[in-house]
Amino acid sequence: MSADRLTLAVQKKGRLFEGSEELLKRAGVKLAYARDALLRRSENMPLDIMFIRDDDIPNFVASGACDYGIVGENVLYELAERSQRVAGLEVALKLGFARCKLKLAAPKDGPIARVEDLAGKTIATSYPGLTRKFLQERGVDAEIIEMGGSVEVAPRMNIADAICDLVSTGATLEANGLVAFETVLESEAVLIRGPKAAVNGAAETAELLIDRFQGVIASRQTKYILLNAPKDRLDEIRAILPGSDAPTVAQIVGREDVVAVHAVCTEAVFWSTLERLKAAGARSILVMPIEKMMA
Ligand SMILES: Nc1ncnc2c1ncn2[C@@H]1O[C@H](COP(=O)(O)OP(=O)(O)OP(=O)(O)O)[C@@H](O)[C@H]1O
Ligand SMILES: O=P(O)(O)OC[C@H]1O[C@H](OP(=O)(O)OP(=O)(O)O)[C@H](O)[C@@H]1O
Ligand SMILES: [Mg+2]
Repeated sequence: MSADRLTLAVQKKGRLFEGSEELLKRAGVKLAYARDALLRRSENMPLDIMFIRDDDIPNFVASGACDYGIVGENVLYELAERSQRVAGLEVALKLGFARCKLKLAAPKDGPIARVEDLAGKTIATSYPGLTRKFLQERGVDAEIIEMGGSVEVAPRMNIADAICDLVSTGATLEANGLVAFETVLESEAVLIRGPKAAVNGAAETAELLIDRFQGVIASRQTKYILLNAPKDRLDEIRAILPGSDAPTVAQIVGREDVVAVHAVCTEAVFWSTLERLKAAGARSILVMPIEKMMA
């Protein structure tokens, strides 16, 4: 791989792909068309994207085959349990998508309801390293049964007494009659940096890309709010606006009693926020997404 081009490993398809693709697109990266290619070049940056399975991403980055990678913390820390090189990888940025939790769960109304109840039992998981470490820390001795997927069926099939698997909405657990009782790890997608990335000729590209990623992440829940407010209730209305410290307040032509308020809100703006603003006298409330941000 050319030393002055940056290489980034991304999941080829699956739950990380969509978020990674959206992040790159919003950061202004244009990829040359190449159907089913393992490696795609960017048209407008010295950047190559390598599309591989997510389990391979930490090793590709740790070995220097790629400078950076986008992977779930669950996979990163599981592989770190098995490899010193992966354990030494640096998390450059948390990316805020593919959020899920690694949880211990057992059949509803069964004998296992706490970590201590797992003593002498069997636990099915695709995360043996993280599960073992967690049990050791809690001083519980249980047998781990490694499975590649469909872990939730293990108790029903009498393969294991409990499971340790990823949970997002909880629908899969519920469909299999399982109840979670402990969180082993909270996970989201992260950008990992390899050992050679800093000395690579493309380190400048990496810096620019990380800056842009930060801008995309910051703009995700940041909104631009416009509203008209009665002058005498301005303080009350400002206090409701989530995470906005310096709104612009402007006169409205022909109206002495009302002002226009423009604010950048860095926290989520819910329907309930709008209802509170309306109750405080705000009118013509507009909430708009912010496409790009740079401090
Ligand atoms: N239900 C979920 N909700 C949100 N994020 C999830 C969920 N399940 C998994 N993830 C995250 O997405 C990552 C990729 O999940 P996916 O199911 O696509 O992996 P995979 O089947 O191992 O893919 P691959 O073929 O690349 O090995 C997981 O490692 C985790 O970080
Ligand atoms: O709490 P939920 O929202 O139901 O999500 C949890 C499920 O999602 C993941 O599997 P996925 O659907 O990616 O299938 P896989 O195990 O075949 O990768 C995970 O392994 C769980 O089984
Ligand atoms: Mg995988």
